[in-house]
Amino acid sequence: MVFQSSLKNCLQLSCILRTPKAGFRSSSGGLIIQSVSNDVYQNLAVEDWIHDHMNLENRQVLFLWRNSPAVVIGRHQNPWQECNLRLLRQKNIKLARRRSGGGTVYHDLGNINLTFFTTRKKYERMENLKLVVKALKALRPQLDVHVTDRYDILLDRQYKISGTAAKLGRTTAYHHCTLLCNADKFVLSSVLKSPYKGLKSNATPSVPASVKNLFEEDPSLTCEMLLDAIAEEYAIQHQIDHQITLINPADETVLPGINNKTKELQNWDWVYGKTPKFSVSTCFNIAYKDSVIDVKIDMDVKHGRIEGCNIDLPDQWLPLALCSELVKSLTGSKFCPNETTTLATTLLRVCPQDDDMHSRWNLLCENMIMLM
Ligand SMILES: Nc1ncnc2c1ncn2[C@@H]1O[C@H](COP(=O)(O)OC(=O)CCCC[C@@H]2CCSS2)[C@@H](O)[C@H]1O
Repeated sequence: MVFQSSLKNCLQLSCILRTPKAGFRSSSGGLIIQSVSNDVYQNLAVEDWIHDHMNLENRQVLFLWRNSPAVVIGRHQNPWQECNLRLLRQKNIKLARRRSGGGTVYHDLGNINLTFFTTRKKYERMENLKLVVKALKALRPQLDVHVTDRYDILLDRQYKISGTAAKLGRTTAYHHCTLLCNADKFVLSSVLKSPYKGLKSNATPSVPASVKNLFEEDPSLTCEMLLDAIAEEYAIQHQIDHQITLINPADETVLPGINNKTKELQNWDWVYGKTPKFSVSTCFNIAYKDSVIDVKIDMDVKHGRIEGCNIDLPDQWLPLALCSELVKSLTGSKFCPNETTTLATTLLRVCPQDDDMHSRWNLLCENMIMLM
């Protein structure tokens, strides 16, 4: 039953989307769509698709979506500076770079995302956020929620429950925001901590805040209730049916070209390679046999690739020639543990057949990889 109605709605949407200038009078004013996917890349691709293909002149669109665990960085941010990439890999949490600016947020199924699409002229973040606040108040009048001048929504005057970002195109625009209902706050705070100390960059830094889930204020609230309340308020304000059209972001028949957009968003060159140039200066100790040596590393990273590298360690510990080989092959390679592991393994073959040397080499490379 649910499947049938969603399919029907998608076909209807397809018709609307494919005839962008047709101006369907029946649904002019607004359209509410919800993704059936929890994949962050697919959902960000839907945003791109609507932004690139839909005529928003006579119809504004509200897109509702939720993701399985993911960290979403802003367009001009540095993931090494914003989060703990090793923890992300360990916990299987995806990392995505969105097209809009602003800071880094954590998503899971306890977090709702709302995207308000309009023409560039009608783009109005404050109005959208007031709509969300109104929906929350309609659901639970006792909630103390308000919008700040930086477009966060705060609960009880101090806890952030929603963060905002936006993308302004030539003719169309979108404003998207999060809403924390019941996200894992422990994971949120642990993944949004960078282990780096000596990282220098001009990338946009995030603005950390104390966050709270709406569920903590009222345990009877669920994401579904919040989504419904927001859709209801949007429908009232746009004088449209309170009907949510389900959309499958993998369906090329409805959204032609969407899968390429998804792939682009998953690509290393987009997620990491778009990072503004940065440098890392750090040191670590290697304990080997009875001694501990100090290693100092300096690296310049451009487009996510090592542009310059200096490894400073005692001469007698590793032959200078070997160290230069490492520097040489690191230069131009991705600042990424997988690539460095491959490179270190390849280089090991040119290393003298000496167990002691191999152990030292492995220790140095392991520590270098840990930095990435
Ligand atoms: N899910 C979520 N919601 C609200 N606030 C969060 C969330 N995750 C983390 N944070 C807090 O916000 C700051 C970063 O705040 P900052 O103001 O720097 O950045 C933002 O708010 C960006 C919002 C982007 C919204 C998009 C909508 C769809 S895709 S992502 C972070 O350090 C945490 O303290």
